[in-house]
Amino acid sequence: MNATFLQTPIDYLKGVGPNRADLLRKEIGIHTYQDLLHFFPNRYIDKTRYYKINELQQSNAEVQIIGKIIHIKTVEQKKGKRLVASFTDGTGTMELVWFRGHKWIKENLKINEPYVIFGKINWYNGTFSLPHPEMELLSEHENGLRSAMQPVYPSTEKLTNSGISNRTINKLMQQLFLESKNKFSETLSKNIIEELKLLPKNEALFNIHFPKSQELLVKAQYRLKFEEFFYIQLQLIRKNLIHKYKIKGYPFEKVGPLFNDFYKSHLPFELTDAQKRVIKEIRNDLGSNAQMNRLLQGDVGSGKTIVALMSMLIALDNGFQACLMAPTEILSVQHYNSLFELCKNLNISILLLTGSTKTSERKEIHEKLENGNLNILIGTHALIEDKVKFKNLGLAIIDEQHRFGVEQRAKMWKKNELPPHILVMTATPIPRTLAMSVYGDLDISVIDELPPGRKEVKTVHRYDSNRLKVFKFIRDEIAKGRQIYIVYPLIQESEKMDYKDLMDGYESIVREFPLPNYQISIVHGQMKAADKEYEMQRFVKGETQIMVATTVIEVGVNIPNASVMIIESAERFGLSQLHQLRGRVGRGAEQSYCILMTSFKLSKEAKTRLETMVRTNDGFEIAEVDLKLRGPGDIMGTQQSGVLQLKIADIVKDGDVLKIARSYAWQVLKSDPSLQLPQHAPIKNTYTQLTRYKNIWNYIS
Ligand SMILES: Nc1ncnc2c1ncn2[C@@H]1O[C@H](COP(=O)(O)OP(=O)(O)OP(=O)(O)O)[C@@H](O)[C@H]1O
Repeated sequence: MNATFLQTPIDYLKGVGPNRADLLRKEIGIHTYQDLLHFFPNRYIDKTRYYKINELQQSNAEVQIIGKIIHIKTVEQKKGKRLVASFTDGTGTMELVWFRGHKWIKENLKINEPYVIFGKINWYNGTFSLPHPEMELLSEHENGLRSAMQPVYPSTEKLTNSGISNRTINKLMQQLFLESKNKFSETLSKNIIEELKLLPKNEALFNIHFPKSQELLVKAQYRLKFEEFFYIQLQLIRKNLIHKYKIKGYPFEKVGPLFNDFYKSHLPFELTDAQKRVIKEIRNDLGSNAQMNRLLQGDVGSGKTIVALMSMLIALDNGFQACLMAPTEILSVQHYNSLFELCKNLNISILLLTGSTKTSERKEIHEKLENGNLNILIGTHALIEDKVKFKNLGLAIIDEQHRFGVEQRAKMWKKNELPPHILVMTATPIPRTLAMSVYGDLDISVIDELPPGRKEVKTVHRYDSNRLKVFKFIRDEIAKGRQIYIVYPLIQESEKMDYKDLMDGYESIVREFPLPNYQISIVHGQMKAADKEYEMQRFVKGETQIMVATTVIEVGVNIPNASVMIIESAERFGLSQLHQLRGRVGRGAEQSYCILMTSFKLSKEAKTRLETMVRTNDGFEIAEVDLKLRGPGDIMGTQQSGVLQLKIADIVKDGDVLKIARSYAWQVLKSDPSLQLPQHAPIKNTYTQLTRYKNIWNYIS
């Protein structure tokens, strides 16, 4: 089809007047023929069946009936006027009712002419009635382009009264297909269509709007979903390949004495297979000429720290420096301590830089960094300040990336002549399908195995009325020498109610667990950093047994002796947050517990969240449920990506199609990176269009 036809403004289509054109633009975003063509139905109704009035049985059924209007009257009521038509098909009589648009309807309805009516029936006042029916003269109905599966277009239901009914869209679509003669260009190459037995583009577009059968509808949907994913993946993979091709990195050719010595003599435990695999992936990246840009996903406690260290050792072995940046002071201190401990037998220098580093120490760090006497620097975003200059930074590791913006990641790049290799670590599992779409431009490594011997955190759900039993449990655990977290929701630090809940909770805990037998810490977002740190340290050192806190302790805190996590008002937390919080316990050898406290009032979704937490400890399974409950929109990082603009495919339900589309996109680009081969001409053409227009469906059919 030629481009000008599809880009014709919608005003020019027969049947679209200026008013309708305005509505189509404003309400549905249809500006051109192309927009209309790609306005896909969101469901289909089976219209093969015609009902008789004497067969009607229950309210809310969607029915289609052939009959005649025998009489129309206006009924005045307190609430307003109604227009009521008696409609009969010889087996009985029912009422058609309109609450608005009376004048137009009265003038246009034909008495005693056969109509096909469709809609949802009600049982009202001893008879069936059908408010605001869709209706069409039987003669027109028989002539129209129609199919058994009748499409229902999104958002037309609420627009019916303004003149854009589903039937209007259907008619306009018929007109569009008539004018186009259904000659839309093919957008996939022949071999893909043949191998996957896809419908050709023409047939897919026709059947999505006018399905000839259920089978063809499914095929049409599959073809268009495939295509949507295929082109998004093609874009992402291409970006990634161009990056690899263009952005040179320092090749770390050797694995030298530090890495080998550590691996042979100083590993505190045997690596899991997943850790080994991931280290190998990172080694391969570092050894190539391209800059590494890798995302390391690993569930809470899966052992990312040692992977980070071993990657840094490779940088050091090749004469480079490395750094690790974490989002909070607490976390960077923790990383520093564990890395320092792991490296104590290696001859390397490692220091910590945060907001609270003293000026004199800071000066020393700056000097050592610049003259190369410092090998590894750990810290908060103090690391990306311009003052911090490295002699030769070879690898930057960023922990918990969603707390840092893309810009901060980019700042790291500028610390050298060539950008350092970047490893981003996250403990928030992202479902594979989503990761493929959102982080398609990063390579992804996954630690999908926990270290051996790790006990699952036993998780239970308790109502507030069981609080006394929970208190007893806390006392018993403390008597065994364990420590307890009690977490309150504080989603917005400014929410006064939350703050009050936290303080009330704290006071009741203090009453229940009095001095001198019990010591309690409290940490929340409104405290000064130094006070927070002080309270945290008391808990770390075991001076306090209970830590009352808000979600500030959500990520990364590692206190192996803390074995009970109590989450108050658990129904108010999202699933991934609950999982992160639970990840704070179960880090030592003891059996750990997570108690989810709630009131009796629970929404269906909250129940699903709680049940999921009780059922499984697997972060990826939890992430899948979370994606199903919330959709991709709320999950970190998805806002800027193309996944939300999907018109027909569904990232949650169509994961299988996505995988196939991704593998085909790979195959095509591997064999033909710049899409020069003649068989890829339709793909090249479409790809060029879509990169120009930015939106996946704005390319030419
Ligand atoms: N292969 C292993 N065998 C035994 N223990 C391990 C292994 N790998 C890591 N550990 C231990 O497991 C604990 C968790 O590891 P680590 O702190 O690296 O997890 P993480 O992935 O950073 O988790 P989080 O994101 O929750 O901080 C540590 O105490 C670590 O020493």
